[in-house]
Amino acid sequence: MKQTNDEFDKFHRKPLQVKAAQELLSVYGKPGHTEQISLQDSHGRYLSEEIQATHPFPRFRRSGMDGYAVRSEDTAVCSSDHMVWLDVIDEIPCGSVSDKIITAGTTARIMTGAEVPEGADAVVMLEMTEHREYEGRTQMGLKRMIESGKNITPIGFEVKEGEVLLRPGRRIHAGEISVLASFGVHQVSVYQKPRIAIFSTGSELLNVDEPLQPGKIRNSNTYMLASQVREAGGEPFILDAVMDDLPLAKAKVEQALQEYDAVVTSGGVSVGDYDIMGDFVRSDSVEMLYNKIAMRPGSVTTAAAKNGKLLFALSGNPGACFVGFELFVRPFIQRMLGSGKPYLTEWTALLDQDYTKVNAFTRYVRGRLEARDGMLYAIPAKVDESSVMVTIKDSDCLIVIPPAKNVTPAGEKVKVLLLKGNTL
Ligand SMILES: Nc1nc2c(c(=O)[nH]1)N[C@H]1C(S)=C(S)[C@@H](COP(=O)(O)OP(=O)(O)OC[C@H]3O[C@@H](n4cnc5c(N)ncnc54)[C@H](O)[C@@H]3O)O[C@H]1N2
Ligand code: MOO
Ligand SMILES: [Mg+2]
Repeated sequence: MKQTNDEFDKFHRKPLQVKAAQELLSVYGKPGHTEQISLQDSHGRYLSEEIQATHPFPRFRRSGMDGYAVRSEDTAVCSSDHMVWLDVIDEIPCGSVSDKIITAGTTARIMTGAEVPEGADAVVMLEMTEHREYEGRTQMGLKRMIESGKNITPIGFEVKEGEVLLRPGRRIHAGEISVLASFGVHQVSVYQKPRIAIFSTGSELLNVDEPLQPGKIRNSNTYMLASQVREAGGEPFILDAVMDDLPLAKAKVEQALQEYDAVVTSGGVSVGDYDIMGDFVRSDSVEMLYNKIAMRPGSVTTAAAKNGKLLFALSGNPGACFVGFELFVRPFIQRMLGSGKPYLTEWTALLDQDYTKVNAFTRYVRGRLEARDGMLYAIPAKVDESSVMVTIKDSDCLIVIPPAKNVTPAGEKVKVLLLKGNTL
C-alpha cells in the first residue's frame, strides 16, 4: 500500500485511510532498549520484564482482625446464655510468629496482619469477647459460635506462587508499584523512553518568552507536542523552531533523524508557498510514506522514513497537530515501550447533540464524555476547527464522525477515542 514519491505532487495527493496509514507505520518502532531503575523512579514507566510471583501472597495465614485466634470447634457450644472461657496462652503482635500451638481450650491474643498460630482455624474480633483472671490464668470468654476460617486470609488468597502478575509493556502506576514492592522488585527493568525530537516550522513563530510582534504568534505546538510525548511515555527533545527555509529544515531534520528515535515537526505540510516540510518529504532525502489522510482535522498529515527512522510532519494548525500526534505518533511511542495496545482506547457513546458539519473524510472531533442515566454521551466541543487551539484543553476524547453528507443526529451511536485514562 506504500506510495512512491513520484505518485505525489503538491496538489494531487492520494488520501490514505487512517487505518491504512497506521498499518504502514506499524512496522516501525519495535520495543527498544531497556534499563534498570529504582522502584521509586519507576512511576509512569513501562515494564520490560515479566513479573512472576516468587511466593504465594499472602505467604502465611493472616489475621484480618485484632482479636483472638481460636479453634472453631471450641466455640461450637457458645450461645447467648452459654459463655465459653478459653485460656490465653500467647500474645501475637504483627510481625511476630508464635511458637505455641492452639489446643483444645486455649486461645492466643492476635493483631491484624499477624500470622495465625498453628492449631487455630478462626479469629474472633476483640469486641465480641470478655476477659477475666481466673485461678491465676488469663481467660477470654465468648458467647458466639465462630465458623472455621472466619477472619483468616488463607495462603495464596490474592496470588498463587508462580502466577504471572505483570507483563512487559505494562505502564507502572500505583497498583503495579504495590505489586513490585510486595515481591521485592526494588530494581525494575523498564524500556528506555523513546527519544523524540520536536520542532516547529514557521517564520511567524515566536518563543514563548518573546513579546508579541505584528503578524506573529507564540509557538504553542512544540510545547503541546512535548506534553503529548510525555503522556505517551516518551522523552521529548525540543529543538529550536526553524523559519520557513527548506535547506535549514532539511539539515535540521536529517541531523535529528540520526540522533533521535523519531522526529516530529509541525507546520508547513500544506500547499502554501512556504510549506517547506511538504517539499522536503517529496525530495529524495527521505522516503515519503503518505502526505494526505482521509481525515479531518489534519488531512495534510504527512510521514516519511529514512534509514528505518520516522519523520512525522504534522500540520501546523493546532487542532490538526494534536490529532495527528494521537493517531500516528502516540502508537509509535507505545510500540517502542512494548505496549500491546498502542492505539487510543475506543468506546461507543451516544452523540449528545446534532453534529452539523458534513465531510467526505472521517472527522475526529474533540469533545467530552458525560455519563447520564447509565448512558455515555459524547459532547462535541463548541468550536472544533483545525485552527482552533483553546478547546483542546476541554477535551477528553475524539468523537469519530464517519464521512457524512447530512447532519449526524443527536442520539446516534458514535465511536469515541479516549484521550485520558488510557493506560492498561
Ligand atoms: N489552499 C489550501 N490551503 C490550505 C489547505 C488546502 O488544502 N489548500 N489546507 C488547510 C488545512 S486543512 C490545514 S490543516 C492547514 C495546514 O497548514 P500547514 O500544516 O501547512 O501549517 P502552516 O501553514 O505552517 O500553519 C498553519 C497554521 O498553524 C499555525 N501554526 C503553525 N505552527 C504553529 C505552532 N508551532 N504553534 C502554534 N501555531 C502554529 C500557523 O501560524 C497557521 O495559522 O493549511 C490549510 N490551508
Ligand atoms: O489538515 Mo486540515 O486540519 O484537514 O483541516
Ligand atoms: Mg501552510
